[in-house]
Amino acid sequence: MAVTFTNRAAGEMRERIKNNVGEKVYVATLHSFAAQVLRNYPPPGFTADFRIIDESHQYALVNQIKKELNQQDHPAYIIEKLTLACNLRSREILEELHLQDFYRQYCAYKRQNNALDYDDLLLWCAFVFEKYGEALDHYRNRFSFLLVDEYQDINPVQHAILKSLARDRGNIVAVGDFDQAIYGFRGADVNIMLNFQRDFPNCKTYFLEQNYRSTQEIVAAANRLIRNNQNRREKPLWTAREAGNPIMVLSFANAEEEACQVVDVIREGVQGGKKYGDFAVLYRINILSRVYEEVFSSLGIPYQVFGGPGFFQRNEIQNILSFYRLCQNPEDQRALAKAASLVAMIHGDDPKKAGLVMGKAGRKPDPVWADQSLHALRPVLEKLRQLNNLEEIYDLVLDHTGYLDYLKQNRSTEGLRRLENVEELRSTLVQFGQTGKSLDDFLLLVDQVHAEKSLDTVKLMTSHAAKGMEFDTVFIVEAEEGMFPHYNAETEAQQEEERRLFYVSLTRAKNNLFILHTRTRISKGKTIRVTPSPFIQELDLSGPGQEQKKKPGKRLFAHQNPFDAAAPQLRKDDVCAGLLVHHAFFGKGVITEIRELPHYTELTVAFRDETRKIILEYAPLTCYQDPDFI
Ligand SMILES: Nc1ncnc2c1ncn2[C@@H]1O[C@H](COP(=O)(O)OP(=O)(O)OP(=O)(O)O)[C@@H](O)[C@H]1O
Repeated sequence: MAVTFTNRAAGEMRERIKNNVGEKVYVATLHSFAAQVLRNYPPPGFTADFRIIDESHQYALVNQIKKELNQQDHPAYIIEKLTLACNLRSREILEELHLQDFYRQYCAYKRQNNALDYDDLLLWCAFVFEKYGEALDHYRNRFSFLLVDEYQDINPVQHAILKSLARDRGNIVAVGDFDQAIYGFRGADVNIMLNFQRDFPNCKTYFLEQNYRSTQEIVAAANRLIRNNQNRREKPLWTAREAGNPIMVLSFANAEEEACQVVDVIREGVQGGKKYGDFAVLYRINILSRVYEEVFSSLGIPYQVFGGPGFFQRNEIQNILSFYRLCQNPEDQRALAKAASLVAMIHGDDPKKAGLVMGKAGRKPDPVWADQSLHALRPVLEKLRQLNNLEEIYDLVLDHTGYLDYLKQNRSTEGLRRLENVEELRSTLVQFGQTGKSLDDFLLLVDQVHAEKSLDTVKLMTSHAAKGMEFDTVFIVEAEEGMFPHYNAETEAQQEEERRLFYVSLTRAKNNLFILHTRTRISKGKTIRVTPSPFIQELDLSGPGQEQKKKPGKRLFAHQNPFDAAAPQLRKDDVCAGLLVHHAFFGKGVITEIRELPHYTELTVAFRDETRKIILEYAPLTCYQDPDFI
């Protein structure tokens, strides 16, 4: 039996095994295997025809019990903690969080209804193997050998199942990389892999130290970084590949400037024959996709946000934007449905019902309901229409609806992500407001920022989502203290997990690696100064063998950024044909043409070496005063 943890991985493994050794291998996710075991050997109190509760059913059920027990926590948070307790097989977690009564009631419901959730499948499978000798013998006889992939990310309950199956005979092959264990926050334990020898004393360990993917520069830097972790075994990677391009670490005044440089590198690469799909932008947290989406969209770089919707498509953002749309057009029925659903949800009504009545799924809105909703929202809409300032609209909407407080109640990982997105929206509005743009301009921008359907796209994704992938060129962006490592990583173990995540990010690059960081960030509407990630220091790029980094190689790889954060950014009213300017990457130039596009100002600038089209709003452009220039 070959075991993986996702359906995608199971599918890939099935295909490879079929091509190499024929079809007589059972490939499954551990969940599907556990379900099969429990159909044959149902746990106490359940029959073989148990129902499996899916995520939405589980949410509804937890919500119902929460109300019955007057529990304050958000259902998503409760579910996350129940899962963690199951993964770790830890009752203490439930006690610490005062969830033991909740759990008891939840289990009673499941038993009465002969239903198991996904966590139960693993928990009960481990139980059955530990208590029912007959069941364990059956599966031990059925599968002579076990192969487990991504072993670094298994948790205690998965470990218990695999250990039961393989114990005594030790017929298990575990494949993994302890330096790439990145799911500790949800109960995975890197020590399970590190202690493999203790579980299976006769095992042999093979270190696959040759890296076939990356250049020497990248492999060496990754080795230097990961050596700073204590909880690991020494495993220096090497590669027979060429030295390769130096790793570039670049500093920028702000995220827009950083994104513009990324665009330049991509454009130059594509002109030189690379595909857009050869490039990936990796970031630590989801909100960082926003600037890249805006800049890529406006500058015509086809991209795809991998592993989730783009920033402006995220539900929590759409919820707030619906009020902006209603300010623009009070008759916008879709926006009204969205705004009304949001208010219903915050007040504990069923938002789905509200959405349906309002005409989702192609139905026409119910006129009575539409009237009632409009009536309820009218006071706030009227106030909103008197406001011109984008931030004030945001503040009023959040104040009036109580959305921020509502989001803060959900302390699950997903809840925190939503909150971060909503706060990032405020930063976006502050920035946008500074350019003197109107509400209409803002909504046009929002509608224009969308991923292309094109097949060849630059991939934008979190470092977690990049696990297992590889790209010709990788940009690790916004690599700053507090961002990477994440500010929530407090303990030594969490810091080490952050370092492993940075290691995963570095080792996605085959040929070119850019690590970019900014000197300022807008946080909660305020510009704050930030410092580079300490992991950059740990790469020790100034050490021996790194001198070539300073020598200009290919043009774009050689540019260091001289942009001074203190120099004022040029605005539309400041520019005129003939003005001398300074661009962070192209240096000195003179504006030869100005074109007003619907949402941007396009400048044609003659630099010393070439003439370029520049988008004023995004370009790191300042006024240049050197009289010797021409
Ligand atoms: N023996 C080999 N000879 C040549 N190329 C190889 C060999 N093994 C792997 N590669 C190539 O090296 C790259 C990485 O391989 P693979 O994805 O299997 O590694 P991995 O251990 O899963 O990496 P990671 O866990 O870091 O994602 C791929 O491009 C693959 O084609």
